[in-house]
Amino acid sequence: ARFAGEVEIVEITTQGDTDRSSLSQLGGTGVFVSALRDALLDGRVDVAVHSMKDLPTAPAAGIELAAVTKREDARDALCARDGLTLADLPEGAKVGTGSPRRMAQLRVARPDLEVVDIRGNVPTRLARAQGDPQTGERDLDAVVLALAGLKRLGLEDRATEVLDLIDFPTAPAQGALAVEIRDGDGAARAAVAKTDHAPTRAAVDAERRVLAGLEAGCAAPLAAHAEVADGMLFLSAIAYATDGSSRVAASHAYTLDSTRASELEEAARDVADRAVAELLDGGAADLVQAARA
Ligand SMILES: NCc1[nH]cc(CCC(=O)O)c1CC(=O)O
Repeated sequence: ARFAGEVEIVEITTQGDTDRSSLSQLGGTGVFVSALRDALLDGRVDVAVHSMKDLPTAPAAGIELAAVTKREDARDALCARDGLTLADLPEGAKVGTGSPRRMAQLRVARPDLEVVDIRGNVPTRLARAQGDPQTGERDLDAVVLALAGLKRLGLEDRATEVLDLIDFPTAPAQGALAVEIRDGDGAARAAVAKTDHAPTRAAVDAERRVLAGLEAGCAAPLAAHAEVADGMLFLSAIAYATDGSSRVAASHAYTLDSTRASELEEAARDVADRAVAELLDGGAADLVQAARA
C-alpha cells in the first residue's frame, strides 16, 4: 500500500522562497502554497505540509485539508543585536519586518523606532540584525520573526525577547501546520489523521474566518489569535492602520459544553462572526483595505 513503509520527503521550492518582492505585493495569493499543491495534484506527492498562515482562505479545487497540527508557540520574537530587548533598543533603532501587522505593532509600542521593510529567508533576516556569519556586517538593530519558524529551524536561541500576545497578537493560524491531500484520497486521509489536533483546528478556523470576513489577505495589518482553554474558545482580533495611528479590536468567548468536533466548529463560527461584526462596525474594512491600495 502507498502508506505502508517509509515516508519519502520531497522538498519543493516555492515562489515565496525565491521572489524578493515585498510581502504586501505578494500577499494573499498563495505564493508559499501553489507549488506544493501542484505537486499534490500531479501525483508527485501524496501529502503537502504548509505553514497554515500562508494558506489563502478560499478553498482550492481538488484539495482537502486533512489535518491541522497542534500549534507550536504562536508568538513573535524580537531578534536583536547584543541580546537587546524591545525596551532596551536605543531611540531611532532600525527594526526589520515585511509584515504590515508587525510594522503597526512596533509603531504603537515604540513610535521612535525606524521600521524597515525586509524580505528573505530566516537566516538572511537574522544576519541583517545579528551579523553576517562571514563578515559580521549588519545594517539593522533587530528583526521580528515568528518563534515557530525559528524553532523549526533550530534557531530559537537567536530570539532576544518573546513578544507577548497582548501587545503583539499574531497572524491568523500562525504556528499551526496545514496537512493537505488530494480531495477524496481516503488512504492519505487515514495516514495523516493522527496529526490532527481538534482544539488547534477550531482556533485557527476562528482566526481565518476573521481574515475572510474582512476580505483581508495574509499581508493585511490584522492580528487574530484564538485558544481553547478552561472549557471556552477565546478569540481576540485587531485591525491596524499600518502607521500605528489607529486600530480596532474585538474579543469574544464561547462556552463549550463538550469538545465534539461539531461543537468546536459552531464555537469557531460564532466567535468569529461576532468579532467580524464588531470590527466592521469599528471601521476595520477601511484599515485593511487602505493597506492594500
Ligand atoms: N509569511 C512567512 C511565514 N510563514 C510562516 C512563517 C513561520 C511561522 C509559522 O509557521 O506560522 C513565516 C515566517 C515568519 O512569520 O517569521
